[in-house]
Amino acid sequence: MQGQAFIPMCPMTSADHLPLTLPDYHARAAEALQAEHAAYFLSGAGEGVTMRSNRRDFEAIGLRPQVLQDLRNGDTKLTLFGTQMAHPILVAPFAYQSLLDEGGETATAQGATAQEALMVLSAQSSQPMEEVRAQGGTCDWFQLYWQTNLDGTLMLADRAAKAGFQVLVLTVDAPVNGVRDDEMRTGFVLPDTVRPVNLDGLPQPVFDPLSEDDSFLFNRIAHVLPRWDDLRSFCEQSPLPVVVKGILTPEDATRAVKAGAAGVIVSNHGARVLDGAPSAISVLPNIVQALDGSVPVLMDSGVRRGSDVFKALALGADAVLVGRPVVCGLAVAGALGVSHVLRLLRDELEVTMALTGCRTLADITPDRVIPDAHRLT
Ligand SMILES: Cc1cc2nc3c(=O)[nH]c(=O)nc-3n(C[C@H](O)[C@H](O)[C@H](O)COP(=O)(O)O)c2cc1C
Ligand SMILES: CC(C)CC(=O)C(=O)O
Repeated sequence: MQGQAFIPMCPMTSADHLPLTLPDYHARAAEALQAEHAAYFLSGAGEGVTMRSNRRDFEAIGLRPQVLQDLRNGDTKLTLFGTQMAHPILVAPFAYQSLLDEGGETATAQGATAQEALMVLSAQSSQPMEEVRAQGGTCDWFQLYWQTNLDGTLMLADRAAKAGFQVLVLTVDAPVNGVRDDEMRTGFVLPDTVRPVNLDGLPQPVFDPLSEDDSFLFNRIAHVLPRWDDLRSFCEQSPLPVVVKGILTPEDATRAVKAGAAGVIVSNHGARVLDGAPSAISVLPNIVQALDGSVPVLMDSGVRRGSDVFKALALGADAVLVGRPVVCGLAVAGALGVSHVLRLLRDELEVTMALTGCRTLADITPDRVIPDAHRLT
């Protein structure tokens, strides 16, 4: 290995109690978590068809090496919504983090901050948003669902703005829960000690007593589910820019931007909602093309390696979010684990950039990847 310049490995990797790779974190978390918690955090909807596509479609994309490029003064910096970021890897919003580590969302925020990774806090967090913000650091975006009506949703948004969050993420892909076979098999329920504390005092959905046909599952709640006009009103009245999360088609992406979205997140919710939905990476290029640079496009679902981050950027994403890798880091080693998995992803991205001859993110262009590597010789 003499003479080989390698990205400096982070000092934490020498701590022998920590897993060495992301797959090892996943294996350790799966082993350590109670079966019903593993089902909630790690599995997906139905039989896992979309879960498998999320990985398979990343794996099918090849990388085109490029040698002898000038790699001096490289970096992974970018600016999103006016904020300078050290790299394009964000922590995805995920609920009930105190089930994984007693430090909960605060521990995740500490780990993310150590790696200069922007964190999106879920409204369904197990700790109050103000408490997580009070740590300082990089937990700057807040994710919420529609809260029964516009007033309830704005109440939550205003509170987040007051707490100092800078961007809101409105998730639109889960008006009802997905069918999650593994959760049903293991009987996952929240314990009394963990609950979505931020939602206290907000309007709760009232089942429609006038609904004529109760035999059809969502008839009784459809009147409190958001529609396009609601998104438009929310974007107009929101105190902060609204990024819409959970978009999988160019039509919906275009419509979201017309309704006032400041950005979109191409996502299938980590394969947790509609089993059979396409992988996010497979639909990304068409959405990027349809939006034509009008707003930032982020993506998540299935990112497991730094090379996946690279592939998503090459196909037009401005940044990516990671869910399960952070789940596993938190479950295995709290804040340190979160920081370590993010560091591993950063290192892998930097290595991939070096080996494909990309000095900065701007160099990661579509010609650096082979969309369907199996078909090319
Ligand atoms: C346990 C768990 C809980 C989640 N909770 C939320 C949530 O509260 N709000 C939301 O928008 N997305 C939620 N997500 C989806 C993530 O934000 C993200 O879209 C997904 O995890 C990305 O896929 P990945 O896990 O393959 O990286 C959750 C994901 C997991 C695994
Ligand atoms: C509390 C849930 C709605 C959080 C979520 O989005 C999920 O479990 O995927």
